[in-house]
Amino acid sequence: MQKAVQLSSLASTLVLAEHEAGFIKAASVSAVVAANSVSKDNSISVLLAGSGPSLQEAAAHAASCHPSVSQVLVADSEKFTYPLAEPWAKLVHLVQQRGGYSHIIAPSGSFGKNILPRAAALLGVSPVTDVIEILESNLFIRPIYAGNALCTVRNTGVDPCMMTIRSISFPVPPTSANSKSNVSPISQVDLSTFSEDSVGKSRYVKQTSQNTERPDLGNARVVVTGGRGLKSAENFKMLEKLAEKLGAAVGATRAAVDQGFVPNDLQVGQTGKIVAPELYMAFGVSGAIQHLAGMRDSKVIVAVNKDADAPIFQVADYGLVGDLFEVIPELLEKLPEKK
Ligand SMILES: Cc1cc2nc3c(=O)[nH]c(=O)nc-3n(C[C@H](O)[C@H](O)[C@H](O)COP(=O)(O)OP(=O)(O)OC[C@H]3O[C@@H](n4cnc5c(N)ncnc54)[C@H](O)[C@@H]3O)c2cc1C
Repeated sequence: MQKAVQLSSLASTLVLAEHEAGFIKAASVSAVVAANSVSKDNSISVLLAGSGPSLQEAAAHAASCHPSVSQVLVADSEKFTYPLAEPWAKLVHLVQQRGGYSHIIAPSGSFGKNILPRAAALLGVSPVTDVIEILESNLFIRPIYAGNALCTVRNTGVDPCMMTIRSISFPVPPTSANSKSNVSPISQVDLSTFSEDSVGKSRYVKQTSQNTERPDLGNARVVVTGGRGLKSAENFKMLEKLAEKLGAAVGATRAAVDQGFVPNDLQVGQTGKIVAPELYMAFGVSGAIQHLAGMRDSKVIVAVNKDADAPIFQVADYGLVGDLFEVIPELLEKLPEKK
């Protein structure tokens, strides 16, 4: 029988971590930061899955990414070469059965949103999604109504308490990496009992990622976003030049994505990425509620729109009523080249 969620001192948390090119992703380190606020006395295990040398490099990185990591668990098998939800969910089930964790946390990106609901179904619990604050080990705050209201949720279910967290709400302090003398142990997960049922219902096709030196949209200090007002993929190149000059990431509205101007991993909003940069610049963006849900926490918002009544101006700190096809070229001309 599963035991009920225990309060703070007995917490033990499993963090599901995503990795790429030998490093765990920043959003996964944020999940460790979130795990750290579940309780003062939390034992945190980071679970990585994949295959080959880059997995072992990522494990070494995970072992030193944050001083509160107690151990790193590594599932090394060709079944995990690609992060498909089916084998991952079965892995989480297996690791939970052995470890009896009180909490399981994943970042709220496509990786976590893909795996966590399946794993929760296998474990017979209801996950809490998009947590932005952890008040107690079973009391959380999450946004509802596209970010227009905050809801306090108490988890009264059985262990494990499963949640996705918004990484921008759990920033990683710059000095959080472990010193070399303080790396946590790395153990290999015994996969001898890992069953193959249900594995293979989905199939890996391909992964495309932006071949760019620009910062990642989710963590960038500056974001320049284009909306339907940009009118074409060709015109989006102006925005890319502006992003290069500002060292910014490029974002887009869903309308711009739906029109095929840019790929959908650039979408900001309720059904896209949630960002909170120091500076958010919106060009030809009307400011629909679903878009605001993804960027309203930005520190400074600048909007350029030719319609003075566009709702984006209600959240903008600086607004310019004007034609973006005049404003962007002028900005490009006047801004210095990035050093
Ligand atoms: C369930 C659901 C989820 C959604 N999720 C998202 C989401 O995650 N993200 C998202 O963005 N949207 C989302 N949407 C869509 C959202 O409702 C809006 O349709 C979308 O955000 C509008 O995009 P836009 O501002 O680019 O386009 P529009 O609303 O068409 O606005 C274009 C703007 O450009 C301005 N403009 C045009 N030409 C110029 C010019 N030359 N110079 C300056 N300004 C100009 C216009 O005045 C206008 O304000 C969602 C909708 C639903 C129903």
